[in-house]
Amino acid sequence: MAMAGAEWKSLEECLEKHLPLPDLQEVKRVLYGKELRKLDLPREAFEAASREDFELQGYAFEAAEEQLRRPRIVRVGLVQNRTPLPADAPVAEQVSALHRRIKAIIEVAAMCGVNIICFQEAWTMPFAFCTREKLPWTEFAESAEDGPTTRFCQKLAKNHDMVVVSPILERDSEHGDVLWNTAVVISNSGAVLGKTRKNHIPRVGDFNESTYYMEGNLGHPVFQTQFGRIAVNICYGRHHPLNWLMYSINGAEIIFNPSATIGALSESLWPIEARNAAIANHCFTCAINRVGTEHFPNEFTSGDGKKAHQDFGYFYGSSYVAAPDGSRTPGLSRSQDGLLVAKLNLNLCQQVNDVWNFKMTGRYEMYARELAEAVKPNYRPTIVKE
Ligand SMILES: NC(=O)NCCC(=O)O
Repeated sequence: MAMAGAEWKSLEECLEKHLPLPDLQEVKRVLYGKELRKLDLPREAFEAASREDFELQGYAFEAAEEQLRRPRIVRVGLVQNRTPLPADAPVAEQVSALHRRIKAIIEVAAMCGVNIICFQEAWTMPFAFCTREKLPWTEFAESAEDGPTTRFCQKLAKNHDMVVVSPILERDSEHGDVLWNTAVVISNSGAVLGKTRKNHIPRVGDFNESTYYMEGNLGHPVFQTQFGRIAVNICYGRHHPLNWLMYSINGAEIIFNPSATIGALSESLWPIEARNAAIANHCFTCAINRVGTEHFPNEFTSGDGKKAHQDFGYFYGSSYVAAPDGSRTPGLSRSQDGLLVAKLNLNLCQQVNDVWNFKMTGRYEMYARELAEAVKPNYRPTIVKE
């Protein structure tokens, strides 16, 4: 089936162009849930975004007023971007160009009052894991604790009083130089709060990531920040409902999902999965995808008998935020770098929990018991036969 590239800007633009207003309102109600207010972001922020050639959108999720709790307001920023230099440019130049790009975007995020910002998966590099080649791609790996990218993000975090979630390719020199797909969480004080690793590694299509790193070994940590409790479910983890669940069980109020995924594989799943996780877990979710087509110097095959090629396919952007009540922002564009700012009231998590009670009705003990049996080698599925 044909798949649109950059020329098809977004589902939202298409609906707005073609639907008469009354139909558009109903379609939006069904597809996006409760209508969100557009955020009144500063004019200078829009000017800077336009000068730097990226899209800026802002939305507010409201919650009911409560008598005993004050609103718990936090602004999150989601960043999606192309790789500015070609994949065959020198490694250090590619990393510097990405640092410069993110610095320009985070400055606009600061103007918009963003408290927590998250970048896309493996943001300091092209998503080269399709190639199965080691060099030069493993050279992009850095220490999560004190690598150049973490030091760069620490400065940004401190300067802008912003929590920074920085997904990188990690080299852990304390443990045999092993590589991981990691997100570093940097506090707004500038200190490294901790790190979390991708728990589920894809073995689908050209996503040959298992050539480079193993499934994460850090479980489901949740980070207490000044602005709320956050977790990071990296890319392919979004297909695993139990992965979302465990972050939620550990108390996450916002779960970021930095991703790298292509239209031919996942575009129809994209609007559903993170949004469903927000609903099922009474939390906010933030789905982020990179943009564009990245060309690699050498051809590789997909093991499907088709011709060798030099790119992964089209990364379709479309980053969005979903709320526990099922409402969601429109997506950023499929074709342009962008910053999505969302103002959240974290009180909404408990309010929706009290209405729908998924935590109360969850039957976790029964699942835990049954799963503990199901993973045993001698397990026989419970099938009742005549
Ligand atoms: N980066 C990554 O895990 N991609 C896998 C494909 C997908 O999850 O859509």
